[in-house]
Amino acid sequence: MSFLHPAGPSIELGINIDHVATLRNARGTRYPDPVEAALQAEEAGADAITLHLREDRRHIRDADVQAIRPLLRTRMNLEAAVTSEMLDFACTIQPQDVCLVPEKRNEVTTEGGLDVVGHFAQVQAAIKQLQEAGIRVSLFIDPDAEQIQAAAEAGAPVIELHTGRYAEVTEEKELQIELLRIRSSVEEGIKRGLKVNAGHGLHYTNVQAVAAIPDIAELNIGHAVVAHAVFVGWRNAISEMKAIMVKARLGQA
Ligand SMILES: CC(=O)[C@@H](O)[C@H](O)COP(=O)(O)O
Ligand SMILES: NCC(=O)COP(=O)(O)O
Repeated sequence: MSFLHPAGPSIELGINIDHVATLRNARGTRYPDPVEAALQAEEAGADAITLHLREDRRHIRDADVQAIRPLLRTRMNLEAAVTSEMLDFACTIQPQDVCLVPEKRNEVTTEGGLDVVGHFAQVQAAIKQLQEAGIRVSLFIDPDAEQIQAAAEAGAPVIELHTGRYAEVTEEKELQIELLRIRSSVEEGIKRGLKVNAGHGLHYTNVQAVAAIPDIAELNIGHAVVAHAVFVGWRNAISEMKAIMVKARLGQA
């Protein structure tokens, strides 16, 4: 049985705090504190806190996840690779959402979506393990019809479309092609009864067109917000992003 999940006029913002931890780790200090960042983000209008516990622990660490989980008043969206270590950790932490992502040790950032088609049985088993622990599972995938179909068949109730390619292209024609890919992927996801989120590489001048797509439920944004906070402050950077998204969704961008 499938349920339709049209997001309607509202759109949520998941603030990714990974790069608050990147800054902390650069000097081995205790500041800036990801816990404080998460709590202030909620106060500034974030609807969820997203954090990616990478296998190499380059930014977020286990202790950050453990400290943040009981303090959140919104929800935690924990991004994790499909490994037994990460799945077991997630089951212990019990975030509201786990977003399964692909990981390459030497990548600068997440380069593409999870290949659900190619690793169907492994992803399906991961979804089952997390769901049995009461966790909602999202799959971070490319805006691609085959991957969306596989995500639905594997039992994921949520997908997050990787917007990295859209964020990277510079030519207007290519940009429109990428936007079209995202729009038709949103339709495909909704048709299959999925909640459709999106994220990666979104910033203050490219988020509008994505936020305007009516059925996207949530955008997860991190790097650009942390960067903007250097100039305007953390809370302002978050409320500014949220206001841009809401305006775009209401057709006022
Ligand atoms: C999966 C994803 O898109 C985000 O977690 C993003 O990757 C931020 O973390 P990195 O910059 O470490 O990739
Ligand atoms: N899943 C995407 C995310 O959490 C944020 O990515 P970015 O804005 O840091 O590129």
